[in-house]
Amino acid sequence: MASVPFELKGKSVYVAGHRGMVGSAIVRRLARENVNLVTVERHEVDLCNQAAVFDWFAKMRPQVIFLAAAKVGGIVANNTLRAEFIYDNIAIAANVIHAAHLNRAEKLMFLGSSCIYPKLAPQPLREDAVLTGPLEPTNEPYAIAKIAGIKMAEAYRSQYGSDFISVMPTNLYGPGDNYHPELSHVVAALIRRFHEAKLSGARTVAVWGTGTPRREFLYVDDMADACVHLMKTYSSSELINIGTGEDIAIAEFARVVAEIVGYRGEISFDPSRPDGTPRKLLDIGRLDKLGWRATTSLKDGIARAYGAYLAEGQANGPQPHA
Ligand SMILES: NC(=O)C1=CN([C@@H]2O[C@H](COP(=O)(O)OP(=O)(O)OC[C@H]3O[C@@H](n4cnc5c(N)ncnc54)[C@H](OP(=O)(O)O)[C@@H]3O)[C@@H](O)[C@H]2O)C=CC1
Ligand SMILES: C[C@H]1O[C@H](OP(=O)(O)OP(=O)(O)OC[C@H]2O[C@@H](n3cnc4c(=O)[nH]c(N)nc43)[C@H](O)[C@@H]2O)[C@@H](O)[C@@H](O)C1=O
Repeated sequence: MASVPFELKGKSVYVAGHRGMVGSAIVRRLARENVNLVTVERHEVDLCNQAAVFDWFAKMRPQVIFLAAAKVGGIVANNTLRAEFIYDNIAIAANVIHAAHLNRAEKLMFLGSSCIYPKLAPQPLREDAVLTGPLEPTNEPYAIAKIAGIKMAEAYRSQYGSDFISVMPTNLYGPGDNYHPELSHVVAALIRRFHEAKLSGARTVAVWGTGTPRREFLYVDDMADACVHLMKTYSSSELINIGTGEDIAIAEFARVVAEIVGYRGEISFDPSRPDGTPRKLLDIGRLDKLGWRATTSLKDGIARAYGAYLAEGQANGPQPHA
């Protein structure tokens, strides 16, 4: 049954997706919590494979689960790999949530996304806006899979009393991001494009879309800190948004990235590329009341992300998520 505050210390804690950007940040953050960390590589347990997931859970019986594994990508990945985004994300959510139930896990956190809210929902996006209108078409399959995960967590809580919670992160960035030129999210894409333009001396860099959409960006180590905070303090069927409470137009954001990377050329816009949803700003009132706030400013976060991009060798080597 649900209990708050929830003790993490001494528990076996499974981070699903521990090699990903968010999962690896949660692992870094958990180093301060005295937990018995449990992870498994994807080549050993494919989370889309129900039998493999059920066998592994029966053997390991983790007490606490951060479900940060998913098929993830930016606007073009979501819009083109539509079948993979719906199939993988429904399968991962269904297999892990049900296995957690079968093995009587004490607590599970499901990571959704701000994409679950209707395209034209009032801003800032409140948690109760879910399922009140049509979704943004470019990421509808991903959003539907995430809504399925949310509804599973809710259903297991109401039928079995499982302490399963769902958090809705805004757009995230930081170390471990995917820098694929087509499939990544905007932060990683622009860090890479401006860096390459700086090196090649290119005079113009094209930013996708019109530059008018607005997005809210959260540094991934802040995200991991919020996840651990909520795991310890939150227990409810209600969703909870994780963001900064501030957004920025893509055109202005591009100028911030260019300045930090040191690119001095022109910035143009390519309206043949999709804009996606016009605005995504989360209402963080609930999170605020629970005593958590982001601490990394956008400029500091981008500077750290750029440092990580250089340190990870992303600027020279093969792309891990390509
Ligand atoms: N990035 C963002 O801006 C946002 C992310 N989120 C959510 O946060 C969570 C983490 O995202 P993020 O860290 O950015 O994504 P990443 O792509 O960086 O990481 C995803 C992780 O999931 C693992 N994974 C994917 N499919 C499988 C599978 N079939 N079996 C086993 N493992 C699998 C990957 O394993 P491997 O490394 O082996 O490939 C990887 O470790 C996701 O739920 C995502 O939806 C929500 C909002 C915004
Ligand atoms: C986190 C969230 O991320 C996805 O949604 P999104 O917010 O649209 O994410 P994005 O980062 O890809 O784009 C943000 C904005 O930025 C613009 N933009 C400019 N130039 C580039 C560019 O070069 N690459 C990308 N990707 N976008 C660019 C782009 O046109 C758009 O207006 C979901 O599919 C889903 O995955 C999800 O959960």
